[in-house]
This record gives sequence, C-alpha cells and structure tokens, in this order.
Amino acid sequence: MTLQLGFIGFGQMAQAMAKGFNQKEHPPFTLHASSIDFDALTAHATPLNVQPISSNQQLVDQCDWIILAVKPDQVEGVLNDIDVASFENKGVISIASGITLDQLKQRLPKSTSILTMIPNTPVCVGEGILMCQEDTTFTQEDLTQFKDVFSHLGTIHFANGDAFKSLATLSGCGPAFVAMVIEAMADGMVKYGAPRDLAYQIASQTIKGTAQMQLDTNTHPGVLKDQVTSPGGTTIKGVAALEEKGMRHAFISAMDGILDH
Ligand SMILES: NC(=O)C1=CN([C@@H]2O[C@H](COP(=O)(O)OP(=O)(O)OC[C@H]3O[C@@H](n4cnc5c(N)ncnc54)[C@H](O)[C@@H]3O)[C@@H](O)[C@H]2O)C=CC1
Ligand SMILES: O=C(O)[C@@H]1CCC=N1
Repeated sequence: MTLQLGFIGFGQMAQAMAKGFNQKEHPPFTLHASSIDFDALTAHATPLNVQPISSNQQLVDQCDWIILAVKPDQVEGVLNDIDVASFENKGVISIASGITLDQLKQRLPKSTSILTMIPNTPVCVGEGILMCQEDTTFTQEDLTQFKDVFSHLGTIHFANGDAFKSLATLSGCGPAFVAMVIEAMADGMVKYGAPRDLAYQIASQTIKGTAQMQLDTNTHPGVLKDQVTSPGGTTIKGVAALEEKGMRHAFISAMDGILDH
C-alpha cells in the first residue's frame, strides 16, 4: 500500500522537502499537508503535488506518517488540538529543532513510532542532509522504509547526544553560513568588475566543486588548500588575509553562538 505522508505546517522546510520528494518520478508515497491558512496552503501545496488538508486532525486521520514541521514553540499547541488516540500505530517524524524524543513520548501513545531529525534546505534539490537521532522508537522495519523514502532528499545520518547536537547544528544552520560565503565571495569579484550573476555562479560552482572533490577523495581539507597555494603565489596572499580577519575563528564562533548559550 502507498505510504500516506503528511506535513503538519507547510513553511520553508516542509516545502523544501516536498520539492525534493517531487524529484522522484514514481514515488512510493503520497504527500499531504495541513496548515493554519488553507488558501495559502493550497497555493503552496498544489504545485508540489501535495494534497492540502483543512485540519491537523484530518491529516493525522488520513496519514500513516506525520511530519511535525511547525516551529518548536508551536508543537505543544498542535498536539493539544489533536485527539492523541488518533496517533495510535502511526509514525511521527519531528523536525522541530530542540523537541526531544522524551517530550514526544510523553505526549503520544506508546504504539506511536517516533523519529526526531533535523533536515537542511538543500533537501529541495536532493542534496540535503537528514541528521537523525539514533535514539528513536522507529522499528528496524520503519527505519528501512524511512531510508527508502527519505533518501530522495539527500544523505541520512544517525547520531546521539553532543555529536548529534553539533552535526545537526552545522548541517541545519550551515546553508545560511554557506550562502553568506557565496555572497561575500561574489562581492569580492564584483568589487573588481565581475557581473553579479556570473560572480554568484562562479562562487557557488567553486564551493560545489571543492566540496565534491573532498567528498569523492576524502582528502584532508588542508591538503586541498596546499594544492592551490604555491610558494610565493597569489593564493597564499589571500589565505593570509583571511587568517588575519579571523576566518576560522569566525566559523567556530558561529557554533559557539548557537550552542554555548
Ligand atoms: N528552515 C530550516 O532551515 C530548518 C527548520 N527546521 C525546523 O523546521 C520547523 C519549521 O521551520 P520552518 O519551515 O523554517 O518554519 P516556517 O515558519 O516557515 O513554517 C512553519 C509553518 O507552520 C505553520 N503553522 C503554525 N502553527 C500551526 C498549526 N497550529 N497547525 C498547522 N500549521 C501551523 C505556519 O503557518 C508555517 O507555515 C521548525 O521547528 C524548525 O526548527 C529544522 C531544520 C532546518
Ligand atoms: O534556525 C532555525 O530556526 C532552524 C533550526 C535548524 C536550522 N534552522
């Protein structure tokens, strides 16, 4: 039977996931979504082959797996408005940052399978990361089906504790940091006369190509840097300038800013 997959909340992240799912030609699942404003939901969902549903309760009744895709502080309100018994024998996948398995276990029936994960926006082009908590009540069978369905969105990783926190923080927030780097690199080119559109393309492709090279060869990033920095050459001058401006420390500080509060 076709898996009925439903999003509660259809904002940035749910839409990114729906776009990624749309890349699959004959998906073994059907997508549904509910949200607050039905007209806005319909406008966003229909082009993505997602069936808009007028209430969260109806969505839960109709779906096998429910993706909680509202803001973390909206989760409580969503669960309050749904008859908890309707989650019996269903799967719940929470993408709400900071909402834990234990919190959900306290609110949902014992028979509900729960997985918590942090996806990132590149899921929309099938190049995302789904950082999942190892601590889950999904059975092995559920996990096999989960990997089958969600691998269309990118790579799936499992971790626990501090490793999960830091990996999910970098993968979840990282697209914003990388987009800032792309913008900054392009500004540098525009300063010296490059057309802006081309500057974005060159910056993005340089990042994509370098990242692909690292992933394919597993070469230490320092070695990749050394391959470009010939003695007395141009690159080392740029590297020295970045170090002077504290580039590495800025990235570590970004993680401190999020995790060290
Ligand atoms: N945006 C991102 O890059 C990432 C977001 N997340 C998580 O995903 C979740 C959603 O984030 P975004 O999509 O960025 O937020 P968003 O604000 O764009 O989307 C949330 C949606 O939920 C809807 N909503 C609010 N209350 C509702 C209710 N009671 N019933 C049904 N729908 C309701 C809103 O109308 C909105 O469309 C958050 O918990 C966030 O922590 C996780 C990883 C990355
Ligand atoms: O900043 C946010 O709200 C979300 C959570 C994880 C990534 N972005």
